[in-house]
Formats: sequence, structure tokens, C-alpha cells
Amino acid sequence: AKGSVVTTPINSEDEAYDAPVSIGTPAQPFNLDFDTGSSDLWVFSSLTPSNERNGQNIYTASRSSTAKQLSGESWKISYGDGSSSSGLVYSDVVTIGGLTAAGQAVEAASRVSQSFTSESATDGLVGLAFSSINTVSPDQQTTFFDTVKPSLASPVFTADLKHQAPGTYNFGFIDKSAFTGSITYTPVDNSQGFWGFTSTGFQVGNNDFQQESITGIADTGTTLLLLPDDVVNAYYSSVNNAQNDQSAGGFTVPCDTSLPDFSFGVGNNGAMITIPGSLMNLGPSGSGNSCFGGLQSSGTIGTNIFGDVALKAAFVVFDSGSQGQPQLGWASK
Ligand SMILES: N#Cc1c(N)n[nH]c1N1CCCC1
Repeated sequence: AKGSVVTTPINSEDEAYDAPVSIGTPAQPFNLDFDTGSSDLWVFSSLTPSNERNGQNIYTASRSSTAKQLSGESWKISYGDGSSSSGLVYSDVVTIGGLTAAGQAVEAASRVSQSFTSESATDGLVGLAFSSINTVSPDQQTTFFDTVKPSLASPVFTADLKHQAPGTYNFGFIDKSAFTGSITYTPVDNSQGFWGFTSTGFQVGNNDFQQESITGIADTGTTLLLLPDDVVNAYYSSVNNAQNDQSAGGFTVPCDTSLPDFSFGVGNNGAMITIPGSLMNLGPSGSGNSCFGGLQSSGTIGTNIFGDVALKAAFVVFDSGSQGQPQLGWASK
């Protein structure tokens, strides 16, 4: 089987990307944030207090003839940005891009934190990291990808995110028309439950390539590219009037400045993914006439995060590997 679904930026800063998902019988429609940095499929629901809702679509299990509550099961998740949600668990039919997962764990929110409430465009998440970090307790559940994997023509999914334009998540196949050149594969360390890999280094504009192992995760659920301070300082020291503005929350640049490209190395054959300078500006920072940089410090997070700013420049293959060794494939587009 194969699936293909269009994913769209939720606002003019490409802050997150949603895609349509149907749950239940008859189908209940949702717009969910596909997140390769977490592993819970959760939705706003009839259990979510009305003062925590803001127009989101809600899942009502009692209206689905195929919903079954998983008795005694619950979930509770916290994200790196401080947001959180929790609730009860059902199994139900979940359809994404023509692909149907019967008996998929659907985590119904009985509470959500403020940032989810205020993001009216998003009805919840589809976690696409590894099932080893799914939060359902006492019986951990599988992600949508793991649930449908046995039925897929190939055990892969791909992300093709775009700047201010619809992109695509495909399941079970690689669309050769979606990228240029070849795909460079690199091994994944999933010991922490993420799509972890090591980039071979970086390059600012047309400067020399700086060889430096940068270990991080490919995370569609994070907006920014979060890298070590030496990389971030090297980039912004090449931008006139860039400043690390704590009131803005990081590095800002003059909005009218053309920015250098930023490239990062992948694989052991010298391949690089180049983010055009235009994608390194995320728009008004909220203070002065400065704009917020797409590259920021990973600081004290403990891992580097190749979020949407980086992924937007690539066609990315999340390959769980038929022999158990997962890998990431990177291609330009
Ligand atoms: N913080 C954070 C984060 C992450 N690293 N991946 N996905 C995240 N979120 C999904 C919805 C809210 C935050």
C-alpha cells in the first residue's frame, strides 16, 4: 500500500505544517501537525474543556461506531517548548492520504496547554518518531507509521515541506519526481526514540566547508534550525547588524538584509543540503524593525534540531530499514 497527503504551512512564518486526517466511522475530519520529533497521535476531543478549545475540530468517540476505549490506558506528553497535553486512549480507524490504519491508538485530549489552545489551525498531532517514546501507559502504543508499516510497499515515509506552499508526506514509496540529483543516506541512531543522525559539518555562503560532527534529530515538529553556538556565531558574524537579542529570543537580522545561504553536510560522500538565505529569515521578530533568524542556538537543549527551516530545503526519506537499521535519506530539490 501507498499513501500521499498534502501538508500546508499554518501561517506566514511556516511555523508548523498541518495535513488532513480522518478518524472514526463515519469519518471525523482533522488538521494535524505531523511531527517526526514525537510519537503520540493525539487530538482535541469532546473531553477537552471548552475553555481550552478555540475552534479546533474535536474527536467524539461516542459518534464513531469503530471507536473502542482502551480501558485503563492514559497518555501525558510534554514538549521541549514547554507545551503539554494529556488524556484517555481509544482505538479507531485512522486514514491519511488514502492509507487506512485500523485499530490505531487515538489519544483524546482531556486537557491541553495554552499554546495548543491558541493555535486554532491545529487539532492535534501525528507523531512520526519511534514508538519507543509513545507516552501511553501502562501499555505503550504504536505510531501511525508503525501501525501501517507491514502493509506498505516499502517501510519508508518521506517529507517534502515547502516555504509558503503546499508540500507532501508520502508513505510507502519514494517519488523520484520530487527531488533533484541523488538521495544520500546516513545511519539513524534511534536510541532516544528520535530520527537522530550526525551531519558532517556546515558552510556559510560560499566560505570554506567547516568539518564538524553535528549530531541532531530530523524534526518536522520544530520550526527552527537549532545548532551549536559556534555554528550560529559563524553564520551571524557574516551578517551586518545581526544581533543576539534576548528580548526577541535569539538572533535577529535587519529585515531588508539579503542573508547568506547555509549548507550542512550529510553522508560520507560530501553531499550537502543548502538552505537559501531567503529561507533563513522568519519575518518580523516583534521588536524593532528586525527579523528573526531561522538558525538559532540549540544551547542547553542537549541535542541539535534540524527543524522545518532545514527540512524545507530538502526531500527527506525516513527509512525504518527492512533489516532493522533505520536511515535518513537527504536530497536537494
Ligand atoms: N518543543 C517542541 C517540539 C519538538 N521538538 N518537536 N515537536 C515539538 N512540538 C510539537 C507540538 C508542540 C511542540
